Amino acid sequence: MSKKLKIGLFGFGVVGQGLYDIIRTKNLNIEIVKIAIKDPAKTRSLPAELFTTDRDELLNNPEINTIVELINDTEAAYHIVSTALKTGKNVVSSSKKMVALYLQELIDLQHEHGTSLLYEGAVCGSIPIIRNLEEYYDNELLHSISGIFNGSSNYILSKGYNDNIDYDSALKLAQDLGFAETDPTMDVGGFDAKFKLVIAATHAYGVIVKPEDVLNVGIQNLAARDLQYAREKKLKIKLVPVAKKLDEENVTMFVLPKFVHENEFLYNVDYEYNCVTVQAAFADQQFFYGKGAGGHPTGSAVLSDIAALRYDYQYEYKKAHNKRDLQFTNNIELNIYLRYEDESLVDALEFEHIHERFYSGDYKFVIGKINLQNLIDNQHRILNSKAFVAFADQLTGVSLATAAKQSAEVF
Ligand SMILES: NC(=O)C1=CN([C@@H]2O[C@H](COP(=O)(O)OP(=O)(O)OC[C@H]3O[C@@H](n4cnc5c(N)ncnc54)[C@H](OP(=O)(O)O)[C@@H]3O)[C@@H](O)[C@H]2O)C=CC1
Ligand SMILES: N[C@@H](CC=O)C(=O)O
Repeated sequence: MSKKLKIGLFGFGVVGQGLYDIIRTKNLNIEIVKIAIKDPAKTRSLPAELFTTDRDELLNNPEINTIVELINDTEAAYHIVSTALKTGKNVVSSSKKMVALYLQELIDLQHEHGTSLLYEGAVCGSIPIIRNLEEYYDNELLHSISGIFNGSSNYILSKGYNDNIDYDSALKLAQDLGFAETDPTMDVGGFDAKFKLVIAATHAYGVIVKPEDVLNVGIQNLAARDLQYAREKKLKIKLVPVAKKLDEENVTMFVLPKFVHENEFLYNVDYEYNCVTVQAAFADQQFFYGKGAGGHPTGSAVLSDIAALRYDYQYEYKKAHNKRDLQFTNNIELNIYLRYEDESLVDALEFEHIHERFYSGDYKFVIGKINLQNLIDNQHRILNSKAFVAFADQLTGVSLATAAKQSAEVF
């Protein structure tokens, strides 16, 4: 028998309103008791008495047994979620940055207080990946997970490639459609995809990694020359997060633009759609596809978590608990494409092997093998010098390998 959920909802923006639209079409055993928002002056589509700016009206209300946190303020979200978990309320959150930054603390709080925090809507919008990684792939050996985890950057790339819309106009459209973060640097800089990757990797591998330790290179410096080069090679450029198990001890993760071949699933994932490609030992390659941003797609994932709480569902974090000595490493070699202006950047990156170099007027690029740590050490310099970096396995035919040993697996 499912229990009645009495919900305190934080946030009535794109996702909050999307969730509300879906809930009102259903006859579920749930009731929204109160909605906390930030700006009391905004016009709302619901009666004023439903809203408050006082978070304690929800957190201290004994009638409310479930908090749904859908706000755009990371520190406030952490305060709300941790307070709720400590005081016996179960929580659903869509705040990926908050979850990724505070994951270990949030896991500890759930165990200490016997409460549950679910966050399917925080990772790839409508795609049900967290519960699948947690439950379905419980005993499967996962070689890698990758895909497209950010709708806004994919929307910008697709608008540029398919519709010839320039970067700034496409970003404005993504913002108007409610896909982009309040600070869109989170989207185009690869931060948002990284937060989602860190969360997904916890459920895939049991490693809990601090986001600041993971490389994220975004699409801010993508130029017409890079797109033209991709077209000439019959490739697309996508922003791709990767988590890969290298051997029995090491997992690596990074977010980089990537040249994508038409035989890869993600080649045809366009606009705000996301995908997750799972490479598993026995199931082989599997592909999840769906809308990664927007009020209704994300609201549907949030509602699925709310429904799961009616049966007291909890993530068990089984892989984190049975940790098989897996650790996170940036000590890998990978092949990149670097378009640059400043020669000294190429020297600083200390390429281990150069496959190809090209100079013509103001277009200069190098394709070669580099240690991921060198890329991390020069991340700001790359961004500030307007250079563009992309993962170039499709240009070199060489897949990801450890610094120590070559791996033949393609992810
Ligand atoms: N948009 C999307 O497609 C997706 C977003 N997310 C995540 O979901 C969260 C919400 O995103 P989104 O709906 O787009 O954001 P919006 O900017 O559309 O809405 C944010 C909401 O949070 C409220 N709010 C902000 N601070 C507080 C606070 N301290 N207390 C109470 N309410 C507060 C705002 O109040 P007010 O209305 O008064 O301004 C607003 O209603 C973010 O963490 C985002 O990263 C996740 C998946 C997809
Ligand atoms: N800004 C995010 C929203 C969903 O998580 C995105 O564009 O994917």
